[in-house]
Amino acid sequence: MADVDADDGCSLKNPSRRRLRIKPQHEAEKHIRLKTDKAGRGVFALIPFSKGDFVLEYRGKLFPPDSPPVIETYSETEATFLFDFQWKGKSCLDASVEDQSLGRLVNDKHKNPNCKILDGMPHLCLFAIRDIVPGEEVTYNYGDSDWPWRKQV
Ligand SMILES: C[S@@+](CC[C@H](N)C(=O)[O-])C[C@H]1O[C@@H](n2cnc3c(N)ncnc32)[C@H](O)[C@@H]1O
Repeated sequence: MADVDADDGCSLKNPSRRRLRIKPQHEAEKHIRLKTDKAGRGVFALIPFSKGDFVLEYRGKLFPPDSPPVIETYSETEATFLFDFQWKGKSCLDASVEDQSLGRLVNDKHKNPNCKILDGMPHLCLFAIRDIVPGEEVTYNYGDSDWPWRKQV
């Protein structure tokens, strides 16, 4: 159940820190207006990782350059799981199927992510680019596209 503030959206819980809480209804209206989703699920470290460690594989169905996926057959949400990368030219990995793997659930962090995806082979693997402590969200930079959530203040 959502936590609803009775005031105008600002709650002063601690005199030294003012936390702005957006009312759930206002937040819903914002996502409707911007046609965006909340981050949804994410992946959080249970164990520490050191810089350079292998963290996860972004698993899915491989589409080599000569047989790319037909983008029109994907919903908008499914299409966000298509990952173009370099292997024998421009290949694509389709992770749109819910298969219980974690790599497909890692969220984008444009600035200061803690992982990087290395390509150049028919598998996409996330490696830590700095130390990661337990409880920290695992993230990588999705690339330079104009992702809608990056526009949000
Ligand atoms: C590959 S999925 C990542 C897993 C996704 N969070 C989920 O629950 O299925 C990509 C989608 O996650 C969401 N997402 C990823 N990074 C985000 C971020 N930094 N802020 C908000 N949404 C994000 C967007 O909806 C995006 O289309």
